Amino acid sequence: MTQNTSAVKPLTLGIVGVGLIGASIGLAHKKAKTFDKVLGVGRSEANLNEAIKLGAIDQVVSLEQCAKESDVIVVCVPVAQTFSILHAIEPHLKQNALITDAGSTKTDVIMAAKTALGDKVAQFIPAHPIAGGAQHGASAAKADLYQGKEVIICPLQENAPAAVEAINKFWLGMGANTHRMSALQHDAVFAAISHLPHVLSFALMLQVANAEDANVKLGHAGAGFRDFTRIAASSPEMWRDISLANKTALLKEMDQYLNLTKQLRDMIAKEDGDALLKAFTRASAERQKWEGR
Ligand SMILES: NC(=O)c1ccc[n+]([C@@H]2O[C@H](COP(=O)([O-])OP(=O)(O)OC[C@H]3O[C@@H](n4cnc5c(N)ncnc54)[C@H](O)[C@@H]3O)[C@@H](O)[C@H]2O)c1
Ligand SMILES: O=C(O)C(=O)C[C@]1(C(=O)O)C=C[C@@H](O)C=C1
Repeated sequence: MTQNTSAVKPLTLGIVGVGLIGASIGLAHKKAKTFDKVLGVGRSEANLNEAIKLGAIDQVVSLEQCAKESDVIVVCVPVAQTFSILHAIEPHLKQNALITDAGSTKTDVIMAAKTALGDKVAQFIPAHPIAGGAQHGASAAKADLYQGKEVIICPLQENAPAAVEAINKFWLGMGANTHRMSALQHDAVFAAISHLPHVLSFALMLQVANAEDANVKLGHAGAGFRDFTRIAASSPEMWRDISLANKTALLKEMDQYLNLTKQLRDMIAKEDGDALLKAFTRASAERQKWEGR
């Protein structure tokens, strides 16, 4: 597969899924004036209108038109939608167009891309920005969302070095720092530090909301509960897709967490203050060390 350098300085950007992540990409590139035109594809008319109003996209188009016109396409939809999007755009892609994505999982996205794109998978350079928030939709978008944040790129064997470099520049152009990783390592790492915390946050919110005295509990909840459950307000569809896509790695992390929670439960049941103090001291020190990095 050859990529000419016209892909390095493209004219038209196509954003598929103009929510928090996609609209923030639109705003960032509009600010940086990287593209002459930014096209948006979505499934909610109200959200697309909001994206236009905010200046994140110039025009709403169909998937087909997006594929026909775009030099770079970025897919920012819940990960289970990836296959149908790529399958629909494949016949219409420009020869030198490059595609990247923002999906929070990578092994499933790459498998979907290989099936949907066939030989054209060389044009797909998988990525994941480690930036976001619990709000969703274009109205939550920010031009500086990626400023100083990390973006993981998981290049494929099929990708030409120039194509990977062009997508690297695409993310750097929004102020992000890029880092390369294999998809397998990516999914194992983010199961532990992103996917597990979201599942735990949803679970705690459910536990308190399900209580008979939920109103009393929620009425008195302070900063600890607020911090722990901030991410429980995240998009349910997005997190359903992530949890199922990264099932193996996530289940492993959940089992380890359940085991650790059981150990702490036993210490409390046995009133083993020394063991509790040792565990909490280690966790507290590690948290402070991490914050100071
Ligand atoms: N929110 C975060 O913190 C975060 C961070 C990094 C990566 N991601 C990933 O980015 C992607 C988008 O997340 P988001 O936070 O922007 O979600 P979002 O809900 O704000 O936006 C997703 C948008 O995609 C649209 N969409 C869904 N299916 C579609 C389809 N088939 N065709 C066209 N549009 C479609 C929705 O209408 C919505 O506007 C997800 O894959 C998510 O895993 C999210
Ligand atoms: O800021 C938040 O609320 C986030 O949850 C962002 C966050 C995370 O850190 O887990 C969520 C999902 C992503 O794929 C990447 C980033």
